[in-house]
Amino acid sequence: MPASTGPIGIAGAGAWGTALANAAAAAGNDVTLWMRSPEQAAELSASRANERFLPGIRLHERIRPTADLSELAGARAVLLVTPAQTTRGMTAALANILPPEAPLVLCAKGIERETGDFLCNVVEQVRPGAPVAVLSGPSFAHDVARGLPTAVTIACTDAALSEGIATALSGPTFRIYHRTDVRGVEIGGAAKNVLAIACGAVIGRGLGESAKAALIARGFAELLRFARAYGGEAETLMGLSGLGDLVLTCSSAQSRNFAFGMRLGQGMSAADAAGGKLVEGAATAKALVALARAKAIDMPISEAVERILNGAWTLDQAVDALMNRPIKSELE
Ligand SMILES: NC(=O)C1=CN([C@@H]2O[C@H](COP(=O)(O)OP(=O)(O)OC[C@H]3O[C@@H](n4cnc5c(N)ncnc54)[C@H](O)[C@@H]3O)[C@@H](O)[C@H]2O)C=CC1
Ligand SMILES: O=C(CO)COP(=O)(O)O
Repeated sequence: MPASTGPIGIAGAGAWGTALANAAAAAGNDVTLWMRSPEQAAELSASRANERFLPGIRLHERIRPTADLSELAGARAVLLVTPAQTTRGMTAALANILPPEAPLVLCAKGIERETGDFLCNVVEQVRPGAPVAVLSGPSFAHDVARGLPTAVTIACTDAALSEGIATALSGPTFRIYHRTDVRGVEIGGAAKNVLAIACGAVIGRGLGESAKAALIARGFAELLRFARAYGGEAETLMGLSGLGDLVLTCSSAQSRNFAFGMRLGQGMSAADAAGGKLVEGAATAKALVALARAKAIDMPISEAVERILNGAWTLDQAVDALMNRPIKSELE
């Protein structure tokens, strides 16, 4: 990370952006927190709370909210924490104000729906040659913001940069490991959301904890196949940003993806099940499945989620299809 004394910039003051702002401030950094709404920035400055996206959490005193994106220009690094599908537009806006050497840290979890591009590739297209890292792992915003301990992974092809950012943002309750396998880390974050929808649906439909555990294990198998085919390292998928986040998100209704799946399982329509919340797995499922098909990677659980979401299958049809596949080796 550049040795500049500038603040950490955070673009996006939803649940995760606000939690990361608190974590970065608790680690000893000044933080400039950007949000698109001037009203929200004024409200956050006055009340020091983000009641809409992260209720009950007090904003650290070292955080400065703003609605002026150009105020991120002097940041040592900018964490992009808006929904995955906004990555291209947000990166273009940031490219206009950031110097080319300023690192962008992608914190969203997803694949671009329209193009099927991984988010790092989107950034590379918009800001060619500029440093880009991915931060991902088991981390509910509320847990991190409340100072409950967890560990996540940051990946950048520049090992010194990922280590520098990991060191700068780690604190007593937020521990960041570093790696160079950017693709592996971003695949883990994007795909686990789709699998979490399946796990939620299983619980919502009353199919039991055994079914959920089987689904996590077979989901992990397809995640590994996908990652290997797209250049991710298996060790990364076995770590925090793969298995760690998969287990978290597939086990708790605190996850919006899992909660969405649960409501589908209870019979709600996809349109109603989101309940106005961001459900990244629903936005990514189609692109994930298209990428899998393009390389003939078998991803039956992700396929089933995509078919349920596009209305081709009911949940019961999906369960039937998954349970009646030909018997085969567990390693295939
Ligand atoms: N909430 C969590 O526990 C975690 C979330 N993430 C990831 O972080 C990303 C953001 O999630 P959350 O902060 O939880 O979502 P959120 O729904 O709480 O907040 C999203 C933020 O992005 C802003 N936004 C929405 N559309 C925008 C646009 N077109 N341009 C600019 N800003 C826009 C919203 O105003 C809001 O401030 C997602 O990809 C999610 O998967 C990652 C780890 C943990
Ligand atoms: O990514 C997350 C935890 O690591 C948050 O998951 P949800 O987006 O499903 O709430």
